[in-house]
Amino acid sequence: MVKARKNIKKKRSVSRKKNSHWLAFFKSERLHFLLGVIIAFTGIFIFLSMISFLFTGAADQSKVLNRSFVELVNDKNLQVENWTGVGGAFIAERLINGGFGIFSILIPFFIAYIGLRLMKVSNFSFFNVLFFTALGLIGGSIASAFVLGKLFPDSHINWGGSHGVRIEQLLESSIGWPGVILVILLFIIVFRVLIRKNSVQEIRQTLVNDKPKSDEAEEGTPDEPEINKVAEETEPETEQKPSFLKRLFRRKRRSDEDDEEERENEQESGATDNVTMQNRESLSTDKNDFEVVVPKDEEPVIGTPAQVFTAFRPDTEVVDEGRIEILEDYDPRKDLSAFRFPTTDLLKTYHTGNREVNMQEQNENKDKIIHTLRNYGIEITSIKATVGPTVTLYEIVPQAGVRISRIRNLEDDIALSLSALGIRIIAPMPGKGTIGIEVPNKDPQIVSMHSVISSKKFQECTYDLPVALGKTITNEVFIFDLTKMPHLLVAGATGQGKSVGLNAIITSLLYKKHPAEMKLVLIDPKMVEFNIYSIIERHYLAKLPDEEKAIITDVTKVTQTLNSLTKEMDDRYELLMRAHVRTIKEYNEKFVKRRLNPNNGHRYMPYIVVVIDEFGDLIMTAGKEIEMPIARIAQKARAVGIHMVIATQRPTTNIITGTIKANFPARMAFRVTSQIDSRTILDMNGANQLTGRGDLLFSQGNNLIRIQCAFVDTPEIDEIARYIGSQRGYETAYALPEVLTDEGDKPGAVDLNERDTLFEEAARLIVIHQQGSTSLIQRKFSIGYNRAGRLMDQLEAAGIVGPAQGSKPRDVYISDEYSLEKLLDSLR
Ligand SMILES: Nc1ncnc2c1ncn2[C@@H]1O[C@H](COP(=O)(O)OP(=O)(O)OP(=O)(O)O)[C@@H](O)[C@H]1O
Repeated sequence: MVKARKNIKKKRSVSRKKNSHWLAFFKSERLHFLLGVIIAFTGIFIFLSMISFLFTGAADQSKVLNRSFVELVNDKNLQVENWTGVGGAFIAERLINGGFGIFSILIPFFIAYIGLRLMKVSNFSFFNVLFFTALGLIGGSIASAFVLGKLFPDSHINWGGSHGVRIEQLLESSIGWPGVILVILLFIIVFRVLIRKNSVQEIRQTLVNDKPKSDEAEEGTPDEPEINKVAEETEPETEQKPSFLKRLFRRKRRSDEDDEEERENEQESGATDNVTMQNRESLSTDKNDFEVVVPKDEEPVIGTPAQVFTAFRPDTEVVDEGRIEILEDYDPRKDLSAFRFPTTDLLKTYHTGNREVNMQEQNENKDKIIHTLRNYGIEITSIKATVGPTVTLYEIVPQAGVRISRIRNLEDDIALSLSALGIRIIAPMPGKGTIGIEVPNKDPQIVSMHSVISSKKFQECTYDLPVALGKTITNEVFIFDLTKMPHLLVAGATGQGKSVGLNAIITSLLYKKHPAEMKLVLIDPKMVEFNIYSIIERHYLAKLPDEEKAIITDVTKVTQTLNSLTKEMDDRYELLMRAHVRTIKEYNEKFVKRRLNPNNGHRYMPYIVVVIDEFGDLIMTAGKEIEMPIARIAQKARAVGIHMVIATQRPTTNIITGTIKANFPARMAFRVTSQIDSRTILDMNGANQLTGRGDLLFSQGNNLIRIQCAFVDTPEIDEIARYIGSQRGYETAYALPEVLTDEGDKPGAVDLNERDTLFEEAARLIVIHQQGSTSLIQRKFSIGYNRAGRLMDQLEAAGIVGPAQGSKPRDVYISDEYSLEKLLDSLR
């Protein structure tokens, strides 16, 4: 019994083993390969039969027509002319005349493709090939029936095949011959647009310029002579994407075994005669997998920002003092409703037209990268180049099993072999599964401020404080919202583009923000950088009351200004708290909706952007006095709309201290001289490998992006400043709150003998309204904040109002006009 069971088990396991053998055989690569060969040969056979049909079809037609294949084969006396015998004559006749006409030639190609795919020598998408074959068969047969059928009606070839003729007749009877032409054109356009990435632009260009553009190179077949291939490589357009057929026959990179076979194929194709094995490998790898992408420049918006931005809401009625009359929303721009934003033509365009790509340079670099890696035993499976304005990014995919750290360690060797500065290796590229090698272009392009400001992306951007910094490596305009940073630390060795970068930030803001919505505090210990902006003082600048110049150059004034900014921050927080909101945005929205009473101290709050150049200098001279307010502002000011951009030449740890660093998550690093500096600013290497002249790394948290900073020159800024400065501005610069210091600012220090001419009227106003509000005085007498503030101090010194209480109105000590007149008499 037991023995019988054992026997059954044994039999079962034997049959299982046999089954698994069969299964393995059906799944085996060898079977697939052989099947592929058979199918590919079938395709070739059909192709030959069709070619032969073109010449011998006339003689064979009567013999094969209306007879089945079996009949034909059994007819011993039948003699056909077709090179591929009765079978070929039959198939060709059915496919061409009975099918899709001469476009049936696509069918053997499709069959051969299936064979190649099974053999794993083509990795082109099956559905793409099927789709394009079907499209070609349908469209081509209709077109040939219409054109060739009419031109050569007596031929033995049914040009459009039964399919083409029938559809063409149907179309012609229903939409006429012009309709048929349009349908054919439609097919051609659909085919072209689907098959080529850039065809939409090319068709547009053809329609606009009517410049004939040679497309021959694009349609190159694998049989083209080598010389044409070389020509293709030097033609940037053609390199952007390999042709359909090329990709169709592209080899699939597989296991080592397959690779070996592929190399042999390549050798046989004779593409690279007379080169060493090593070279041949590299070239073969490159030929198939080197894709050069030249991202297009972004579309500029037609029309200037002035046209885009100066649509204002209708005027609102003035609100009476003491009560809110809700009529229409408050318009912060109303005071300068005629203000016109600078136009883009004030900026220079540093280049016109499309960028030329030096394909020779690209190919050389690619070859050098491949060779260098190979010298260290690293093979790659593909390489792709993206050409940016100043840097080209080569993305490589190493063969399985290669350690990323090995490539990372070769940074210097690759730099040496390319004899270029500024090589950076990004291993791995975040989210891409490739390794990036950034190589500076020999002929870097200037990214003009004009190109970024006029880009659609910037023009249509709705950020609160939009900054168009430049262009990324993929030629995209890089824009960020300063309110989201919320502060920015800029570093870079001398002459690497910091000042240009700061000017690019300021210029972007000037192009997008109305003077009512944004104020700048410019701190410039070098005294020369920001002087150019002094002309826009009454529009955009903020300064301490009684200060003559709005551009702050003196270290003691810097401390005062920063303290004043912290006071402004506290005042704003107080207002936010009283308005029961959390951010400046919510606050301003509420104010605009007139849900906050200006008589209670509420006011529209513009964003304040503090730009400090040479922050290092300030820290060296004033130390903690500067660091403390900066740290306070950096920690807290985000919600109340105060944002800082600080720049330093010396990114050392005694300047960029832990406190500063912790509060400036967004960093912008131009080229620095050492790795240590790079680590201080970015917490990683990289900034020491930049090329200078506006080449920068932008980091926000873990994200590091290489950007070519937009270039804006002094004459351009001068033009913009003059354009703004020549327009009507506010009476004074935006006044920052006064900060009480030990001397001078106490009420006792106010000299009542030198009272303001408006003193008595202001006193009456305050007593009548019983409201010690500086903004009330400001509005009633249409005077600036400074003068109103001074008046208030004098009223305090005269005992009419109490001391300042943050942003709350002061207490009024005199309750009626009679008492006030008595007091005023005593002062006269
Ligand atoms: N984005 C840019 N594109 C092209 N060239 C630039 C760019 N930025 C700077 N340059 C070139 O570099 C020069 C120096 O730039 P910049 O004055 O901004 O340097 P810096 O870092 O501010 O130097 P310093 O700290 O000494 O003031 C410019 O005059 C200009 O020629």
